[in-house]
Amino acid sequence: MDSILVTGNGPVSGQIPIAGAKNACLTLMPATLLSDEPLTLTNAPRLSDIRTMSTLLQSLGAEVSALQDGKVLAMSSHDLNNLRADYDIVRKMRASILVLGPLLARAGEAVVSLPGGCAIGARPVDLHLRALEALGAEMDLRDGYVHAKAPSGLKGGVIEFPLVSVGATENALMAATLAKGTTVIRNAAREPEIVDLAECLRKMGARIEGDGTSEITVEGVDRLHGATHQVVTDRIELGTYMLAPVICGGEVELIGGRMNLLKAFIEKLDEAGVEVSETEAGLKVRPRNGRVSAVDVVTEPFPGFPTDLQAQMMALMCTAEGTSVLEEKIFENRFMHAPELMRMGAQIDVHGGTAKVTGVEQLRGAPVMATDLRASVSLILAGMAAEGETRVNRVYHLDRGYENVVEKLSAVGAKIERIRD
Ligand SMILES: CC(=O)N[C@H]1[C@@H](OP(=O)(O)OP(=O)(O)OC[C@H]2O[C@@H](n3ccc(=O)[nH]c3=O)[C@H](O)[C@@H]2O)O[C@H](CO)[C@@H](O)[C@@H]1O
Ligand SMILES: C=C(OP(=O)(O)O)C(=O)O
Repeated sequence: MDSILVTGNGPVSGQIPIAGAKNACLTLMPATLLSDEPLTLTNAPRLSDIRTMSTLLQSLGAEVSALQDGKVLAMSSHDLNNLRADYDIVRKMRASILVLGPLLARAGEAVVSLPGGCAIGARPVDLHLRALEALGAEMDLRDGYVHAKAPSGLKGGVIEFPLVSVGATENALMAATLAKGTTVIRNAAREPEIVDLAECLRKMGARIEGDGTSEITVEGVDRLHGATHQVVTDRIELGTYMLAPVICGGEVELIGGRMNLLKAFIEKLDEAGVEVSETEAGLKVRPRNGRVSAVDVVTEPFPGFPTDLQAQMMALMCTAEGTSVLEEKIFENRFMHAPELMRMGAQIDVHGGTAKVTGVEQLRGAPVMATDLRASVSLILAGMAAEGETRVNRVYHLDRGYENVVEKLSAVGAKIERIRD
């Protein structure tokens, strides 16, 4: 298994280009199932999760081209010859559940494996199922699969989510585009990835209003057509690399970055003593003084502080001045990076969903284990700030969400290499 070797190498400077968002692309791709005409996505990231979604769509009968120029994904779902998403593919990636709404809306039935939990939490899908039931679908759970049917098509309805779910909002939104009549989604997720999906669906002929707010209204149409859509910037990759000059010193320009993708995160950086400014090409980041101050963080749905940046923020807090409290409110087991950071000399106390981090002056390199995607990159950031060598094992997690991480960080002066086994 490959690993990543990072050696603390002082301040970083230069530019890092930010890719299209994994979490947007993974919801835009299943939208191809809604139409028999081609859907083309530009600015698609080159990631193993995108390849897994391609394999899943192909298993359903869709054609998915290899990335052209590294960034264009051409898809066509003219003939859907299989309405069953198998466990063998679904288990690799929780976003697979996003084929359920589109298949049901277009074909009137679908059988999709339950994705199961993962290292960061239980990851239930009950809200996805309840939302589709509100549109008239019949659901049956058997042998680890969701068997969904809507023999006479989906019908518009009112979906009232008891809590904010990004994935369930996406499934409901896609399904509602082809339902008969009007659907109202209340307590909808407001993430930029939802707005991106709605924009793409509108280009395909869907009638959607209110995306980006907590109430989305969809007027169902008879059919959707082909479209070309540019995947929104990856705000999590953006936030991750924004921390490089903060944790190591220096100044970096993030090409393609935008403030409105990460307001809550940028507010926390400002509080910690970091200067973030807009440039023509993106965002420029540098610490105002030497060491940043500790800040408290609570993860929340957008526009709150993103759970997908909690691990990276914890890495930063490990060397901040003072004590910070990080509260994880989205996933029940998303502190697995804490014991690994402690192997590098960090002082962290975890109690349930709360981690208390007392900053130390210097982290020390150590062999560490990546337990999930964002944990992996938090250990790389910590390694960049540490004295000596940090070897991050199990980097296949990283390949799910960060393209060319070694190239991007080397380009700004980090000492980082991939060790192939
Ligand atoms: C609100 C939030 O921050 N969502 C994050 C979540 O999206 P993802 O779509 O994976 O997860 P959800 O937004 O659905 O989950 C939000 C919360 O709802 C719960 N839940 C969800 C679905 C369901 O059917 N039943 C249920 O109880 C989850 O356990 C969780 O506590 O992980 C993604 C990958 O890390 C992030 O990009 C999203 O920002
Ligand atoms: C946890 C993540 O992805 P997934 O929901 O696919 O597990 C993530 O993007 O940080």
